[in-house]
Amino acid sequence: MTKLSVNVNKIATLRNSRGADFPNVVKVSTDIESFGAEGITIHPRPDERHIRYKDAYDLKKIVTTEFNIEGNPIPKFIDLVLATKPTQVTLVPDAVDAVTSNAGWDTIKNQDFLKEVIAEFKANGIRTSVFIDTNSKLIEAAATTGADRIELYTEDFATQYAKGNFEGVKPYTQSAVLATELGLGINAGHDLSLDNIQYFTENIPNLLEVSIGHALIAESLYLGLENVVNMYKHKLKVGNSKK
Ligand SMILES: CC(=O)[C@@H](O)[C@H](O)COP(=O)(O)O
Ligand SMILES: NCC(=O)COP(=O)(O)O
Repeated sequence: MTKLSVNVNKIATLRNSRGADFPNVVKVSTDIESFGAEGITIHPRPDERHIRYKDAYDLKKIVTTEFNIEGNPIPKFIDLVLATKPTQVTLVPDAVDAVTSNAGWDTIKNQDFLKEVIAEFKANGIRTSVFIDTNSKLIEAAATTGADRIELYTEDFATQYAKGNFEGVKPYTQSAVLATELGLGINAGHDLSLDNIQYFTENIPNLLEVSIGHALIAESLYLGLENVVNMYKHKLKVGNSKK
């Protein structure tokens, strides 16, 4: 069964927008786990614009499911991961100024570097995953880095699916078949949503985990809005009736 790991970056974005501690990332993560999620994902970025490095330490203390930290393995990220020892580290080659992750690794060019950092994480008992595009040569090279898993970068699938091009899943199916042959576990993420997740899952063999943040939080707002607007209306009515 594919595990759902909820990315809580957007909870931190909302928190940071007011400078206080609401919503509280730890409390929300605990609740997300109690609602049934099988993992919590964070992607601290060097400018700490959403998740702060301190959040990683706070979450490590309370996450009881799988804790997945994603990011570019620059020295301070490596130190953070080694200090917090999450269940899994997902290596993502994102530029410091990237708005969001926008490419997978060139596992051929970065083979030696990846081998080195992956060996260090594995020696510390941390499962490793490499964020990657659907390119067979790059997936073959991911296998020789020593990584336990790959995370398929699903933005292109999501874009094609939204346009009604359901064939867009094919390279992902082929990549999953190849990764399985190579002994790699398969994760996936980026722009997965309530619209596309079922179709993606149906078409990807051996899909171990999806990490979902942006759409899941946006969908939660939409699906909760009616309820919350009515709760405010009710409070206003009761407050006025007590004057
Ligand atoms: C690795 C990946 O796919 C990203 O989606 C990411 O983890 C989300 O990062 P942001 O929340 O900073 O866009
Ligand atoms: N690894 C992908 C992730 O954690 C969340 O990506 P998104 O759902 O915010 O696009």
